[in-house]
Amino acid sequence: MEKIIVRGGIPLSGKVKISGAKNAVLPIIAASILAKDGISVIRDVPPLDDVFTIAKVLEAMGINIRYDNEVLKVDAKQVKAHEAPYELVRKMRASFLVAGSLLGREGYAKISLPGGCAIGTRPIDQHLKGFEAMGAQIEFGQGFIEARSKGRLKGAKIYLDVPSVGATENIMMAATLAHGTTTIENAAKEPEIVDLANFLNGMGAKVRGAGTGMIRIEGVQQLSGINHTVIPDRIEAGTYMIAAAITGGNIFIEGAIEDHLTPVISKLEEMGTTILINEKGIQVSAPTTLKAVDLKTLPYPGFPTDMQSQMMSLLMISDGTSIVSESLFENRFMHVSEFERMNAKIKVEGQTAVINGNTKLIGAKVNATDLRAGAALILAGLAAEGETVISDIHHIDRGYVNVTEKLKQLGANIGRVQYHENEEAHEHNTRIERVLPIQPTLA
Ligand SMILES: CC(=O)N[C@H]1[C@@H](OP(=O)(O)OP(=O)(O)OC[C@H]2O[C@@H](n3ccc(=O)[nH]c3=O)[C@H](O)[C@@H]2O)O[C@H](CO)[C@@H](O)[C@@H]1O
Ligand SMILES: C=C(OP(=O)(O)O)C(=O)O
Repeated sequence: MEKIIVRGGIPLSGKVKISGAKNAVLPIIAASILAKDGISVIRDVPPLDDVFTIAKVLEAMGINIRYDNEVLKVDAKQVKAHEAPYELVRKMRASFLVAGSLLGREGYAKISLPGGCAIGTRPIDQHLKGFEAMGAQIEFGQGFIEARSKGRLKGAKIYLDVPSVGATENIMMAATLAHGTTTIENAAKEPEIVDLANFLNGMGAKVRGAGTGMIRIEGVQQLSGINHTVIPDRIEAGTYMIAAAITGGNIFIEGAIEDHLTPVISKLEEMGTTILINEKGIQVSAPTTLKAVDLKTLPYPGFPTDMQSQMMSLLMISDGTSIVSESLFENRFMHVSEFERMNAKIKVEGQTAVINGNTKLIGAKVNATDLRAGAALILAGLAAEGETVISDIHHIDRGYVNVTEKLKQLGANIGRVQYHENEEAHEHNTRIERVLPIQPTLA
């Protein structure tokens, strides 16, 4: 079992390069299924566990995939199976994103139900409502759904009850090959939606309005594979911005896009960090003491829920009391009890956490309960006195490319070690010196 060990107290400095966005590349890979001719060549594809999982979903459908040096080639001329199996969907909810492309192209998709996950129940009713509005029949089996349409889907007017990122993406993909025009009202506006629309339009689709609350998709007859470069990961960028702030450091975050990070930049500036922006990225430097601020997570362009836990790690050491409200997911405060092991003083009531600042964080053994909670524990460990040992780091590997390597390059004392059950002595001998190789890539 691998763990991450951090010894805190070092101000980080230098340059870090941001990888392609996980949440953009997953729907784009799903969209590549729509190309009946040509090959999709997708660049800046991060070597993440989630990317390997969705690649396996496509392979299970008989689609040809090649991955090398962050370039993914997808040849979807033939789709031999129409199913996303449970073993893969349970690993990653975003596997459900293949439903829209499969249904749009083949008129049939059988997908295991993604179920809830650590951060909440995460229903898919809005995805299904969209498919049904376009004429699909939905049937629930034991642990899966089947969606089928007689002939092409039909364009429809769809109002989303919540601006769901996944539902917007799934409906957009399904609608590209529908007969007639589809409108999505109260659509999600995230930069990843815009990247997906750019990919689809490159393939020959007619998607207008992505990035606004009203998206219009005029169905076309056929889509083809194209070359596309994925946008940089705004959540990875935001996480390194906080790494600079929490260590009183100075980091240049190469590839970070200002427009995608407005709420994070604004909060960090309010707290007292200095942020300089140029066309290559964002420089963050921080004094030793920062001011406490309040925040509430909201759909884009509001403060991202995927940055809530990392921000909380910073608020714990800031001067004053902060209030954090989580409005998207009902169970996204699991990091709080892990932070408490590190001496944090946080009170949670419902969807609100009150954080006592000025905490002297102390290293402890903690557990990464989900992806961003894991990132937040690394950040807290960077600021803590002594050693923090983080387990269940497979969650972190879903979303951060070479996180220990990137932080080491910035001066952090961090590494991955192999632990064995009941081997405390081994823990003390191995520590940070034994850094393991990164996840192997698909050939
Ligand atoms: C792979 C990916 O891109 N994941 C991101 C995506 O997840 P995901 O696409 O799953 O998140 P959604 O935007 O769909 O969820 C937002 C809210 O809508 C609700 N909802 C969603 C769908 C539905 O059919 N019915 C419904 O009620 C959810 O329970 C949640 O409260 O957006 C989230 C919100 O920014 C991020 O935290 C995730 O990192
Ligand atoms: C919640 C996240 O991802 P997913 O939707 O894939 O679970 C995330 O990226 O923080």
